[in-house]
Amino acid sequence: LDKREEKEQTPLQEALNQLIRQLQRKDPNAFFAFPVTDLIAPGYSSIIKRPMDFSTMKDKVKKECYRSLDELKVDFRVMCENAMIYNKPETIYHKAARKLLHSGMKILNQERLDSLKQSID
Ligand SMILES: COc1ccc(OC)c(-c2cc(C(C)=O)n3cccnc23)c1
Repeated sequence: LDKREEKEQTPLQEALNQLIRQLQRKDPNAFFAFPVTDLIAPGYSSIIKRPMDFSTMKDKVKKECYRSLDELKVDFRVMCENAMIYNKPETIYHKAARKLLHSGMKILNQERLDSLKQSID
């Protein structure tokens, strides 16, 4: 296939993209939609060792970097924790991250992932 032609999505990729869509609905301000730059967040790249955002997750799905649903859960948690490390507790970003982590863990709860895994196997 040349790059332009769409590759068939695997069941795992479909499940991952569906989860990311559900998680992104919990980020209405799109604070987590794209990588945080040092331009908007001074010193970010020297403080945060493992940056993560929803666009990077979607790229990883496309490149088949995720081998399981649990690996997405790890990246999601890292993304929220980064925001709670870099941004002080009273900031809108810290508060948004706490709220996103809480609602995201309901979407990614083990029972939910286990039943999704069944449908993929
Ligand atoms: C105000 O509008 C935007 C737009 C995009 C952003 O990140 C992609 C952010 C943003 C997102 C973050 C995070 C997630 O830490 N952040 C931290 C400091 C300053 N800005 C941000 C804010």
